Amino acid sequence: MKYISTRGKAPACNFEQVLLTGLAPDGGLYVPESLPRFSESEIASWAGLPYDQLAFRVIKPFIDGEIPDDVLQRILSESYQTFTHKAVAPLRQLDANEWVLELYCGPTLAFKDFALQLLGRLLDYVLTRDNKKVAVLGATSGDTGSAALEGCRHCENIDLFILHPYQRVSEVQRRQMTTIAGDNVHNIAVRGNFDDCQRIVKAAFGDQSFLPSDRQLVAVNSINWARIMAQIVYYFYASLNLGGPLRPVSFSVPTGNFGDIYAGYLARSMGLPVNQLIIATNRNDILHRLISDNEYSLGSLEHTLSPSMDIMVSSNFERYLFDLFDRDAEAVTEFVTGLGHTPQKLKPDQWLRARELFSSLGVDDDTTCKVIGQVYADTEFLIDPHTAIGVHAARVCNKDSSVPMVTLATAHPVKFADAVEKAGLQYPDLPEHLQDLLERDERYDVLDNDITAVTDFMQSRL
Ligand SMILES: N[C@@H](CCOP(=O)(O)O)C(=O)O
Repeated sequence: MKYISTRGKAPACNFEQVLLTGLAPDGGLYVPESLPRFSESEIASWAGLPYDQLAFRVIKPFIDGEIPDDVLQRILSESYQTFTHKAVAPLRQLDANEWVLELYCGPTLAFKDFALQLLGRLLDYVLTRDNKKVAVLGATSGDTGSAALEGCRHCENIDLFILHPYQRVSEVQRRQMTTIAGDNVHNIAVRGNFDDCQRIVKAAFGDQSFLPSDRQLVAVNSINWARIMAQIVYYFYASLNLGGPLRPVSFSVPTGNFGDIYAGYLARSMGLPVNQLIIATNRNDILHRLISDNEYSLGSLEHTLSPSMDIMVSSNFERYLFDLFDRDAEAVTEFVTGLGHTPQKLKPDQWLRARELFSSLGVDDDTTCKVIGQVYADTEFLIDPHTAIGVHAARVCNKDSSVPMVTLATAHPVKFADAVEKAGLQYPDLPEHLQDLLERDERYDVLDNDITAVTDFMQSRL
């Protein structure tokens, strides 16, 4: 399996090479040169498999023998043993034909654990085998940070640098990162927003001259292909548990960096019958504006009750555009780099194709809280604000009520006290392993929103 850049000017790579990087050297994102495609009967034969064994079947073609099968199976089994629910990704029914897929049973209570428990172990395996050290760099709007630290901190060959927007993540999210001790763990609060953090990360990948000569940067964000690969699996899992592949399923996906819904798009392209894919956003609704009005323009990034989705520039949208533009790397480059200067528009036929595939909705904070309250009143099930946005979008955008609709429940409500309290509900207890989180010592540095401030800091710590 070869991986190519969406910008078309970087050499093709194999799996281990894309695992050990982030952006391609031309600034693009890596995608498989061609996708594996599974037949209906092959998918049907996976019904009833435990999560890790299903993951092995879905992921194997992307790794293409570069990691021996027995090692991959062991790594997958260890990755999902850390989850507290035996089903790993349990489905919960909200209404007739309406479900949520609980993706927050991992150690940091968010869907990011699905990929980062695996990514940390894959990196550990490859780096230990090759006796190589790397610097992991990531940007977080709240959930990726702790999941990356949790997934990678035991790896002796990794130094971890995580940027979060200063005072723009929830208290629980911040503490989940800043209370992790370890000489190789470095939390940086950037005086800016998530887009600033992500811009700094991408700039650092573009010029790594600040690193010691024996180091390279590795991404833990979904710009790293391995993140996306791992997230494809739970679409198959949910569908199989609802009677797929003979029965198509629709998904509503709370969307920030577009990695999660892009994984759903890939699952569909690999043969999974997916009826609708719904992009559910908060007030930072650039993707919803594109789908509904063909207007792709930056607005000001607002702080909302769903901070993990406070993102304007959704990195992975570029991967989808690469397909939408029939793999024309020049057109992709023009479109995504143009966004910084002027609003962009899709050509009419491209817009039509995007709208046929995706529905979308932008949801404000008041509605988010109302939905948290409504779902609790109807089912006694407390959902987090991101999931509430997904549930609302699922209900508004549903085109066929006979098709099961699954909202991805991306995080545990305990991470978002403000939203739960504004919904008028009681804040739940922290789970046992985080019981004393609010008393633990925190450690982080606050830096200016400036690439040199960050790279100087990294240089001094490496
Ligand atoms: N929503 C994320 C932002 C980063 O997205 P990623 O999927 O690219 O890691 C977060 O919570 O940190």
